[in-house]
Amino acid sequence: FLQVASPVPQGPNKWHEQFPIAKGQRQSPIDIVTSNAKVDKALSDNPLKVSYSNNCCQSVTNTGASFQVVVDGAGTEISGGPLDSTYKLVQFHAHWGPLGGDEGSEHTVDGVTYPAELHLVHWNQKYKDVGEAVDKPDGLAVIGVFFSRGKEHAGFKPISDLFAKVPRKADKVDISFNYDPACLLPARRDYWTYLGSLTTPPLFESVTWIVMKDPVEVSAEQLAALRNLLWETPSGEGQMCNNYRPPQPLQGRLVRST
Ligand SMILES: C[C@H](CNC(=O)c1ccc(S(N)(=O)=O)cc1)Cn1ccc2ccccc21
Ligand SMILES: [Zn+2]
Repeated sequence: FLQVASPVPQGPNKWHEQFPIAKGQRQSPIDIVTSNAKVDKALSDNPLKVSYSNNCCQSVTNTGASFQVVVDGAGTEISGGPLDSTYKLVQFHAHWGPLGGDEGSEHTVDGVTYPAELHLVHWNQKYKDVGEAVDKPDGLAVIGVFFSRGKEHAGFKPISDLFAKVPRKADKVDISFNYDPACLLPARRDYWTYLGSLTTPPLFESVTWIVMKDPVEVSAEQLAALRNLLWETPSGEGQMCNNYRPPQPLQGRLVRST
């Protein structure tokens, strides 16, 4: 009869107690100070190659911290740019703020936040699987795409329409239609890149970040659809929001730019 509630996840400022790497030398996200970013010709000499297929998405899950579109590795590869080998897409998810607010992105640009940020997570093919890659310094590459509030994003609609079907943690719905995640990338492929970490525990310092410079527009309704996802709050079940980590110390890292 003794009700033992599952511990409500602690906020970012407490993560260091269980994950000391939270105060590490290459933590993410960061504030991107555009005047300090260094244009690196090598990035354009060997352009980032994104070759996704349009039948790679398997399902959408409510992870209790975000939505997550799980992808089978068939044919969804990126290479070039800052990457020394081929990486395969394994999942994509997002982070966002309060209803109608302008904060919610994890990376910021000269202190400016966006209402949401999409993360396309890839693992280095030199490792045997994502479990082996996840904590290696060159194990992961995550493409970050800022969402701004504006007109509806036709490409995001098939995904944002599914959120109402996965309201609770571990809810999952299969994706029966063909879907090409490349539609979520901005037309202009310019980006900033730096060495960082996972932005949620275990905060492994294993990510080569590729943050697209241009945001993509999504509608207020599509941003609102993110709140069809529910999660545990101190006062019980509530709308999932503010699932973003604030910017972390740069620790002298160089941010390169195309
Ligand atoms: C980390 C892994 C779960 N986390 C992620 O995969 C992940 C991916 C991207 C981001 S973000 N927001 O930076 O794009 C954050 C988290 C589980 N996992 C897999 C193997 C493994 C081994 C030990 C502990 C956990 C382990
Ligand atoms: Zn993320």
